[in-house]
Amino acid sequence: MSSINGKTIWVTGASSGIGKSLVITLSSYSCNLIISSRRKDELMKVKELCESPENISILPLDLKNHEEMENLAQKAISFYGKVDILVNNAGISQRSLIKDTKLEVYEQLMDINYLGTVALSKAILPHFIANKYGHFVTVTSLMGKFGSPYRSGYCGAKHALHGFFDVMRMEHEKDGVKVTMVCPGFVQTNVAKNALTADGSPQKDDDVATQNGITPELAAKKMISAIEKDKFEVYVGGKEVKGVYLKRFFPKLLHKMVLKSQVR
Ligand SMILES: NC(=O)c1ccc[n+]([C@@H]2O[C@H](COP(=O)([O-])OP(=O)(O)OC[C@H]3O[C@@H](n4cnc5c(N)ncnc54)[C@H](O)[C@@H]3O)[C@@H](O)[C@H]2O)c1
Repeated sequence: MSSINGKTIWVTGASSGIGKSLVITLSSYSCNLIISSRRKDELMKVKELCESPENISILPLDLKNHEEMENLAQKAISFYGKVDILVNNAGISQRSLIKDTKLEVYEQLMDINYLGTVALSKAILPHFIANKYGHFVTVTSLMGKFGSPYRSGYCGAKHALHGFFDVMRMEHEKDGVKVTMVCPGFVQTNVAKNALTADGSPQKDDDVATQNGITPELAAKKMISAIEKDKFEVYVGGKEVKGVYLKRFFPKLLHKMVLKSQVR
């Protein structure tokens, strides 16, 4: 029997891509789901696609609004009396060179990807501690493990999440709190289209590498398997995941390979 059964799982970024596939896949388990992102109408469409819509509650949130996270956490708990797993999946990417990128774009990437995730996680933490159980599942990226041009602010924010959640795991393991970091490579979603460019406007076009990535359905399955196994960290993608090991053992080789690959 899966450890997912009986759990209440709160998924952010549930309106599209990886989050949407995760919610649809999880809805075939015997669990309650709370689904969040900015647009309620998009979340309602996702709910309609799910196997057990009666077990799904919608809770719109914008990760930019850090001060709202405590109220939102209380609302999330009120739906089913508890939250067992928070999947911090919502995020936004970047496609612009450092020399061209406005500081405001870095602020936005940190506000959403890092501080928004930290604010939401801190808001649910007292509940996890009180319940002596809670699982943070945070979606970063392979860009949280090594860098690639055009993604300086995104890499910074995703690397920062690894630092924060390493400490979360150490400080709260004694309280029954678990942490799983999910690092996708290329997954076929709108992430490149939504990525911020030098002036903060979305790129709108897709990247070839993203188009050729794994499906969000496969990414969702691998995430669920990692959650069930209480993994500390999982790499989800194609051959690009080898970059993590190259970074550790042959950093100069990885540097040359990333530059040669000219991935945008
Ligand atoms: N697709 C990839 O190739 C890839 C690779 C590495 C990491 N990731 C990560 O996976 C996660 C999901 O991205 P995706 O690929 O499904 O892209 P996506 O653009 O399809 O989905 C992103 C989700 O985050 C939500 N979101 C964005 N800004 C938000 C905000 N301010 N407040 C609340 N929600 C917000 C969006 O509404 C959407 O639901 C992100 O954290 C992303 O960085 C994706």
